[in-house]
Amino acid sequence: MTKLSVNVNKIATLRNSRGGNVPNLLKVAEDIQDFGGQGITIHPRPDERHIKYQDAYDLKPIVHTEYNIEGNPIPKFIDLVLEVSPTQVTLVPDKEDAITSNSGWDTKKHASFLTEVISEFKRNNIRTSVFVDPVLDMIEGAATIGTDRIELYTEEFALQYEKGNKDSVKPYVKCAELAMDFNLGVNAGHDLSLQNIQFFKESIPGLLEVSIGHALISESIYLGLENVVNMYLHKLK
Ligand SMILES: CC(=O)[C@@H](O)[C@H](O)COP(=O)(O)O
Ligand SMILES: NCC(=O)COP(=O)(O)O
Repeated sequence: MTKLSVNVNKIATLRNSRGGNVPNLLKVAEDIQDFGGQGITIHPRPDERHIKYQDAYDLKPIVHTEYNIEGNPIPKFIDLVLEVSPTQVTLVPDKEDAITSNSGWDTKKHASFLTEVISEFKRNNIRTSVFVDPVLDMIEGAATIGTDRIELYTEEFALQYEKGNKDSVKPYVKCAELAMDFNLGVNAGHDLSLQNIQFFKESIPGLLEVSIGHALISESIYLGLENVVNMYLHKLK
């Protein structure tokens, strides 16, 4: 079964735009889980442009499904994750000024750093995932650093799928197959949407989790959050 983890960054973006607490991030996270969402994902960035570090603490008692915290493992992020102790941490090599995540790890070049960070999270019983481009060499590298899972970075697939290029899923299929050969769990995320999710899910073997935020929250403006969550769940069946 592929779990739907809803990234609520953009709820925090809207909340922060007025400086108050509307929409209430905690209530939205509760409701998403009541609607059937199987996880909540946040990506606290160093500039706290949307998710604030305090949100990560506040969400902990609210998230009774799977709690996934994504980010670049700078010391402040590592300390936050160890204190909050989510279900899963997803390591993303984002630069501080990146407008959004735009690349996966070079798991070979950064193998010793990633191995050290991953072992600390695993010692604290936090499942680990590493954000990677759909490149076989990077899956091979991921197999050497002790991570539980990889997260396939799906922006290029989404871009090409929108242009009608369904063959763009092929590198992801090959990477998922290789990851499974290495006993790595397979997650995926970034720019997945109602338009592309069913084809992606049906193409990828062993897909354990998709984390979806920007499109899902945008689609909810027109279709309603409960309806959209259930549309994704239906497409992920
Ligand atoms: C790693 C990933 O793809 C998501 O966490 C994405 O980075 C969302 O971040 P923003 O909501 O800041 O675009
Ligand atoms: N890991 C991907 C994620 O959490 C959400 O990415 P997006 O759907 O906001 O592009």
